Amino acid sequence: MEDTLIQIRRDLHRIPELGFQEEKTQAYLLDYIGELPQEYLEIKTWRTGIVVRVTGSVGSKTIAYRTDIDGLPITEATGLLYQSEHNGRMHACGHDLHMTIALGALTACAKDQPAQNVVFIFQPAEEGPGGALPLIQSGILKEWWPDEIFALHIAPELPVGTVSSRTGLLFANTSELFLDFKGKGGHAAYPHLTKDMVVAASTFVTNMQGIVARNLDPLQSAVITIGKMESGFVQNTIAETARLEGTIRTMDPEAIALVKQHIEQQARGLEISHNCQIEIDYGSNYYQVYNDGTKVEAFREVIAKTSLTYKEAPPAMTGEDFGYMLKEIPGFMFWLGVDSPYGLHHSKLQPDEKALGHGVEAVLAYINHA
Ligand SMILES: CC(=O)N[C@@H](CCC[C@H](N)C(=O)O)C(=O)O
Repeated sequence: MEDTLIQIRRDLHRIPELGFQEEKTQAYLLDYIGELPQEYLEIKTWRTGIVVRVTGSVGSKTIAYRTDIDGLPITEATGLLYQSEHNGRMHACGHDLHMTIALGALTACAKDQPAQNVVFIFQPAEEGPGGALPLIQSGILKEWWPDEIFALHIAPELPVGTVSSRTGLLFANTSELFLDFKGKGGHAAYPHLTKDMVVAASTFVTNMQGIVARNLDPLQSAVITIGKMESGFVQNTIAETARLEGTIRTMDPEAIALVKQHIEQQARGLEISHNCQIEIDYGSNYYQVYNDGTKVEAFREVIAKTSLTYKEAPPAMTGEDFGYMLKEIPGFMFWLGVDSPYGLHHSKLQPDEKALGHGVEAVLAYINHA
């Protein structure tokens, strides 16, 4: 099985696609699922996603397991033989491993009927614009509504053979952040005749650092990161426009509204001081990943009977739209150690593939404990 898992992971790794564009990925998954024994399976598609229900022999409850399926707009720099064949796209967040583990667990359930019903959710667009919320709202899960749900995320900093989780908040509330600055361009030698958006956008980035330091309660945690800054065309021209792209992260859902309020205030102030217009767009917003204590405890007990080691996880400022599923259905998310020297969203992320077998073991152990 280990060789098969590695082959699947490499196949999927070659074809990363962005949110709601996962056509090749969906076709690959459907082909694979179609080859499995079909006796206990029912398959539905939703946009580029797939939902598969396995009928259990007892079937007194339904456990859902969710994997995300999209890649990131990152150019891979691993130099691996099986590196991404899609220019500027990479599975740099481990969704290729997440999908492979889901297929491994589904294969076992299709061959050896589990006691309880299991719903496998292959969800698009986790990195953006968010697939979990519209998937729930679409009603596709209505007839197969789970009693509980769980998911995993690879953890580059944890050793292979380790899983990690915690009761309560695991991942933060997030909001994307896009700012478009509009001023007046002109000759570099005549700044007084222009409204320079390189200066306005840089000032915004610098001032913004004060929001977490000075506007939030020090006992609350938040992060505002600008990951992309774009402006200008040539060295001797003043830029008429600028664009900032970033993300906001907070540990509680209310704090995110406060951060947005301060961003808006600073933008209005800059509009006056730089005589420009600033448009703000918050893109997609994810609700916190909040783990159910009873389920985490059950998972910890299940893991103690496997070859894996359980570690208590600290809360993290990462985001996950799986939080929307946990808002509706009790459950949990856990980290799976993959021991990569490069972290999530890095162009050289290289998870240890031995983690695939451990992932399948953990998922099946939890499915079969019920
Ligand atoms: C686990 C992980 O890395 N998740 C992403 C989720 C993206 C949320 C959204 N696009 C945003 O940037 O706010 C993360 O960046 O944490």
